Amino acid sequence: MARVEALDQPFDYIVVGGGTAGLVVANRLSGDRDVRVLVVEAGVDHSVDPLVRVPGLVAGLYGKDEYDWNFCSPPQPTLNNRRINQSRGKMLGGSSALNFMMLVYPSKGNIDSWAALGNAGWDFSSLAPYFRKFATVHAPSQMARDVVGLTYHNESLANGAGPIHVSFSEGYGSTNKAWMKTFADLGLDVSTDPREGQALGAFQQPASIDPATKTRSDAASGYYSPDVARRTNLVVLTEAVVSKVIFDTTGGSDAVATGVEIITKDGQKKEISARTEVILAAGALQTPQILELSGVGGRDLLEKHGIPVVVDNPNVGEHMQDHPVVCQSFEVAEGTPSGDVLRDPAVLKALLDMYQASGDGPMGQSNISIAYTPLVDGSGVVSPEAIKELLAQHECSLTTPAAKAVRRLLESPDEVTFQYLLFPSQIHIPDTPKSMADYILPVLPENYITVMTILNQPFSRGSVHITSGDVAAKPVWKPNYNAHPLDMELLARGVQFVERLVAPSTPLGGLLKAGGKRLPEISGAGLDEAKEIVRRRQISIFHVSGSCAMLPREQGGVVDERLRVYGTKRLRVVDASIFPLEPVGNIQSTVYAVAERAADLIKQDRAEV
Ligand SMILES: Cc1cc2nc3c(=O)[nH]c(=O)nc-3n(C[C@H](O)[C@H](O)[C@H](O)COP(=O)(O)OP(=O)(O)OC[C@H]3O[C@@H](n4cnc5c(N)ncnc54)[C@H](O)[C@@H]3O)c2cc1C
Repeated sequence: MARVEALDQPFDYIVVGGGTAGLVVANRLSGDRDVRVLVVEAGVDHSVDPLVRVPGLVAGLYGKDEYDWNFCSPPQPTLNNRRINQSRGKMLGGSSALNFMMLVYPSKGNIDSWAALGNAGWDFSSLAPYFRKFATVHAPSQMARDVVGLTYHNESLANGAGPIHVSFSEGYGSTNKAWMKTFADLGLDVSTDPREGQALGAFQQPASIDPATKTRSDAASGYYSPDVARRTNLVVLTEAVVSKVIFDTTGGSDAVATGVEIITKDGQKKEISARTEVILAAGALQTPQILELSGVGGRDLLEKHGIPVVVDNPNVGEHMQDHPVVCQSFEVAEGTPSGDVLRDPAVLKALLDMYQASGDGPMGQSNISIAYTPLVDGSGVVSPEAIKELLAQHECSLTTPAAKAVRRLLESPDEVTFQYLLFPSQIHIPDTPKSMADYILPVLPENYITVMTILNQPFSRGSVHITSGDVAAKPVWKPNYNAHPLDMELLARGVQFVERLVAPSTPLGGLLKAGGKRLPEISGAGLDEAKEIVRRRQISIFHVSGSCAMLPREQGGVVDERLRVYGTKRLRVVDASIFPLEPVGNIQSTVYAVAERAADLIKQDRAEV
């Protein structure tokens, strides 16, 4: 890793944050040996650390200061005033180095609405090549096909040769098989590859795991491989925090970004200049923080913290979105596999020994299964008339362009409203979690699986803002879950549908213990009970986005369709902050695709200068 002294030569580009998006951009820009690129990353390089590399050890990363920024929300009024944890990767590779590795693709209508919201060129077909570019997708084995089907897997789409390895597990078991059959029996059966942008039903998504080594494939291992690290025109400085962007405000109406101020591990402050651009990639909670600390944000807030106003744009840090997830755990019958067995140190040791000896076993795999559905409730798919009736009750609050876009998706019979996940162990939800680990470590003696209900496109919007002019003070993330009452209505209907999935007559229900325990203990068959389940059991699935949205400025935008920050020159944002609408499903694929496209936009603009 670079030393501070290596920073005295001028750089063309400074990338702020060596996370998921930041390393993609740094890699692609430094592919041109005449371009000097600096990455400044607050965290450490943990790229050979077993806790990061071994997929099954992920729980060991959460809440530890050297890996995780570990945000926590204020009490959420619609969730019984519980606080919600928001883990964020603090290391090279960012959140891709501590995520759950699910590799899921968004739907066509969802990405097309990005373009419809005023972002020319950001439709599904324009982004499709970038969804291929970042990944090398390995074909599923016959063993995987025998258990979970995968008849829809389209080999012709696996033509990318990208740095991120994407593979299917060899350890799918009876619960994954039952999951597929349960949805198929309810008429929700996938026939086309979800990567084509249209899939309703249960399917088996791959994971960002390298099948050759059975290790996590993240932005650090993929985009900052030893070959890339040897590039002399790429400097990566870790354990240094960017405290602000430096602007020249002496010219015309736009402030020109000329570099950044950093604070090194030993507290040294240093200014580094960028001849061409500064690219903010510090993630959806910290990119807005850096903008505000630099004087780009709402005037009142900046003045309150004594920060000179460079661009008055109160949209910075607003428009924040996240996927709410409701977690219901069900005790399994004897013989049904559950990750809860890992509570036994002897089992954990045996599995680690197996992994070390041969790479086999659950330590090198991700066995979560997924389903996409339209709006469903306890009776199955909700009819178009019933959807209209529900929306009509909230008509007066569906007036913004974003709300109208979400409404269109809800009303479309081909689009996704819910994502369901089959998670292999129990989820515990304390009122004030100390970290993400509190959610996933087994505390109860029985063995469980968890069905997760995720609302793909919430109407509610949250925010993230500084509370101090000091970069060391974490900004405050206010998700405002269910602030829009429709979200609670929708989530509760999604929870009602879970009763269909776990009924004793279904293949999945047949693997649960008859009369066994459930968390929470109440059934979600009735709408009121389902709402109570949301209040007790909704958390975040860690997909914060949209806090520096790519939208027309008068509609809440912070960046334009080339990701340039309004009111500035030579400053862009490239990370999940720019999403105008939350993608369907888990979002790392969209972060990679957006960053790949951003690198092309930056290169085009450079060529035109
Ligand atoms: C626990 C968890 C599980 C998840 N599971 C999945 C999953 O299974 N599948 C999926 O698709 N998605 C998943 N996600 C979401 C996905 O990983 C993230 O949305 C994505 O990685 C975010 O990428 P990013 O580039 O926007 O930010 P990040 O990858 O978080 O990068 C931001 C980087 O900026 C650095 N930084 C911040 N502030 C500063 C500063 N001032 N100076 C210098 N550096 C700074 C950070 O340390 C970090 O390295 C998960 C996320 C989490 C947290």
